[in-house]
Amino acid sequence: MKRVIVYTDPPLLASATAARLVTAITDLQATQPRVAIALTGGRTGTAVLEHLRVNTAATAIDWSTVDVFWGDERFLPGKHPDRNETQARAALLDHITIPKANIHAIPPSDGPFGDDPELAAAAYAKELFGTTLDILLAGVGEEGHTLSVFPDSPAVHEVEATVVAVHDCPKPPPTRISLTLPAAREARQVWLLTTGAAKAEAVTTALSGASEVDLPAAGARGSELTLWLLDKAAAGR
Ligand SMILES: O=C1O[C@H](COP(=O)(O)O)[C@@H](O)[C@H](O)[C@H]1O
Repeated sequence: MKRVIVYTDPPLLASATAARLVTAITDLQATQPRVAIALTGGRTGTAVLEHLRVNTAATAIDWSTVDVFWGDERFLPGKHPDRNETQARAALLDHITIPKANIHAIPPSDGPFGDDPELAAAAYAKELFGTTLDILLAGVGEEGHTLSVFPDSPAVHEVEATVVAVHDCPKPPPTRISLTLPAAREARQVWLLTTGAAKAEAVTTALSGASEVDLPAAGARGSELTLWLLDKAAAGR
């Protein structure tokens, strides 16, 4: 099932998505022992986490049974301010009571696998192995990328690996680690979040049946639900 939900502006989208996450996670916790979510970076994804931090209903989430993954990461040293992990920690994860072992960060370029993104990607594939993501949050770029899968790049043609190293990205930094689209489609729910008029062309093209090679966001679907969460400007076309 695919649904498109349009909010007036980015702050409303961020607060409503945080509230939606609270409901989704607590509903899942009522029926299953653990919940696995994957975070996204970028302005919209980080704003959602900031809203989750201050949402009083979020105190109902039992973080001890939530596993936190990422859909993609900028391959930079640990604690680098541009890492999606660093931003998610500052926005939310450093402010909640969650066991360290529940946070499954994508290895940094100065981590145990060194400055080798292929090794880091293989390690993350192992980390993810056996987990079905309940909710995968993903952003959308102006040129239609989602996760760190860019149009007509090697990553968009990947059909076997669940996680790949991505080189020469048009958006900095040039080296990233990303889930592939087939891996994204294993998630139960995929929530695509984006705001702003600059994203409107990509959104309308993705929703009009574009090929995922040309517009990777068109290929990010959940096995149960795909939610496009937009502001008016991103939905403007
Ligand atoms: O670089 C990235 O950007 C996208 C979208 O970011 P936004 O600022 O346009 O919302 C994000 O989804 C991705 O995780 C991140 O690595």
